[in-house]
Amino acid sequence: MQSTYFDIYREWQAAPEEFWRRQAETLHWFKPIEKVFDNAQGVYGRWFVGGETNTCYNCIDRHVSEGCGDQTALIYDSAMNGDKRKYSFDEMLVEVQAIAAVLRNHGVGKGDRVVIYMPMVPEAVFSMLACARLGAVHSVVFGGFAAHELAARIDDCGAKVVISASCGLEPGRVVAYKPLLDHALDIAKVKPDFCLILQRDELHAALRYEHGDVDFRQAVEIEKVNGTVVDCEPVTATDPLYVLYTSGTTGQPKGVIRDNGGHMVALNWTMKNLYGVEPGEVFWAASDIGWVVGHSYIVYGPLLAGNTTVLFEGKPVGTPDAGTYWRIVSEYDVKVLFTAPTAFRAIRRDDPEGKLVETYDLSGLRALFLAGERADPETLKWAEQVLKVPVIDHWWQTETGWPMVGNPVGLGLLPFKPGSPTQPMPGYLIEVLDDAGHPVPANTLGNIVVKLPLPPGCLVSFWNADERFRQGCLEEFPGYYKTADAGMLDDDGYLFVMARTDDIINCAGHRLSTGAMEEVCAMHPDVAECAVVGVADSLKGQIPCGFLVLKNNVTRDEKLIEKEVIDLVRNEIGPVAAFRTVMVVKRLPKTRSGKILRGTMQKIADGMPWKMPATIDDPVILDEIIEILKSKGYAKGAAETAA
Ligand SMILES: CCC(=O)SCCNC(=O)CCNC(=O)[C@H](O)C(C)(C)COP(=O)(O)OP(=O)(O)OC[C@H]1O[C@@H](n2cnc3c(N)ncnc32)[C@H](O)[C@@H]1OP(=O)(O)O
Repeated sequence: MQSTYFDIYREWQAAPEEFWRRQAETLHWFKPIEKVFDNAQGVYGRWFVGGETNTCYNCIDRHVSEGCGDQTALIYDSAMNGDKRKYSFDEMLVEVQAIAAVLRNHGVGKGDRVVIYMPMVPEAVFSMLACARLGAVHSVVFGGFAAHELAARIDDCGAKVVISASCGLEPGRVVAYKPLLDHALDIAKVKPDFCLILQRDELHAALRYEHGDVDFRQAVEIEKVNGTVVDCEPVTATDPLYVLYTSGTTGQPKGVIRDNGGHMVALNWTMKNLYGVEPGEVFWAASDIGWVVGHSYIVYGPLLAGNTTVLFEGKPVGTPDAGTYWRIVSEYDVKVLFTAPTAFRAIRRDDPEGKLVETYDLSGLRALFLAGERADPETLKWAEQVLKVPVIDHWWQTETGWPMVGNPVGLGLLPFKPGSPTQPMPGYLIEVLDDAGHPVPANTLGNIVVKLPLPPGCLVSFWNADERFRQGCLEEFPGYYKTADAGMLDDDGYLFVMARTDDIINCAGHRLSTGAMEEVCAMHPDVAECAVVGVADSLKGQIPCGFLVLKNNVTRDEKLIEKEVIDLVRNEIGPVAAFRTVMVVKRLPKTRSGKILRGTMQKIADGMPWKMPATIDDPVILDEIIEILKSKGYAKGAAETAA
């Protein structure tokens, strides 16, 4: 009889190391593991100590050596320019070795950091794998970030190389990447040795050969013609595979470190057990390689498990219509689709009755997984109605790298509860604690934490910042990892995730720091002080909303200043910040100790019930805020609900 979720979870709980040792045995190791978990190493311990492996080997060479070389590994489909390509594992091996050869020729080796700032093209995936092949550490930067954010990442990881492209393709515009990269390199303190630039047909970039630019295609083609072989470099399980930066509570992003061994073992487990896909089947994560979903479920997870992965360049709507996702699912016989709720809200807005769904054969699709932001029940219900497959919300973070809580298709679906991503996956013991660190009773709101040690595949630390990791994630609740999400567990152990406990907002599935936006707003010469809060948005879930207090002597047009601040955020952080709502106010509401009442402002803006904080310095300021919010279409009903 097949094991159920409860059997597997109990099995893990009874003998966690034995459980993970068995999972590790399904992958290839150059040197066996000496100790499954060593709590004396790293910040909270390390997995698979002494073992030597290579993630690229396990993603490609292993399948080739097992006779699956001609199976399709990657399907590329660009709804932006119509480009469609398929690569088998054999072909992928050629591409990856050629890029690895170019990197190696330029002195890149084990432990060197390579920043990848690329659009959704196969060469981006191959570049990630080429780094893994050499034991180099990649750091992918999302294309929607501007030069300043790119420079911060180049500096923080100490990049030896940047791999980029001439442009990205967004609806209605070609985004020139090269000027952004050049500007980033001009302001970065760290100067990489060279940049490998992929020229795309839509826009050719002017290469700065004197600064070490190398034409990607030309260099790679030479290695392909020469048939250069680059063997996989054995790395220890604990060596870093990648650094992925995520928003922190300040403008300085946190570099999440993922190791080689734990990462591949955990992701490989999820493909069959959680997502329910078998080797050879097509899995599509409609996200971007710049996010953790892209790392885990466009690149590494499916390839490790021998699935065919889909790399899609386009949007859920407008490229050309709300049927694009269904075209991809039917054209490539996608078995499981993973995307963010925002994508479905956009599709539903454009095709409310799901008419376009009916024009495609979606009979192969078995499940839809949603993550990245709260899945509102309305969207979930709609997706279920039109797709007629289970729609599964699941919950995880950039830090964890793979789902903490979900409903495991491969182990037999558990009953659904609306609003809950269901049960913890093996490896995660989830608890809810009050602010003093005591467990709260079932159905009581509190801080969601994970008992240490974190399972394989989770972050091992922040890049060059162990202390920041300890302080930010481990110190507040000793013995636990703090998720910074608030929620509750019900009597059946189902988790309900309600809100963030810090200043991170989730806009269209993108995790953004309002603190970072405030830092940029404050750079404007006319701004004395400011606050940015996330307000509810029917499409993107949340959008940032900025409140600006101008300096006393400023007489310039307020509208002009608002526009300048919007442009500043777009130029400093990038379009991904979706920073479009900003208002000049006379004063900001504060406590007597000077803390800005952001939470109260957010509740008022969203028209939620709110209470006058007992510690407020001047209650009249909230009336001023309500007035201006109302004039902009927010705070509907706010005054009526005031207590
Ligand atoms: C579970 C662990 C995690 O949470 S990992 C994170 C998971 N999140 C995701 O997968 C993200 C899901 N969201 C999306 O894929 C997109 O938001 C979707 C739904 C496709 C909508 O895209 P779009 O219409 O572009 O809206 P947006 O809010 O993402 O974009 C805002 C502005 O940024 C731009 N942008 C976006 N991507 C890029 C890019 N790669 N290069 C350059 N620019 C980019 C967009 O064009 C947009 O610009 P504009 O403001 O319209 O001028």
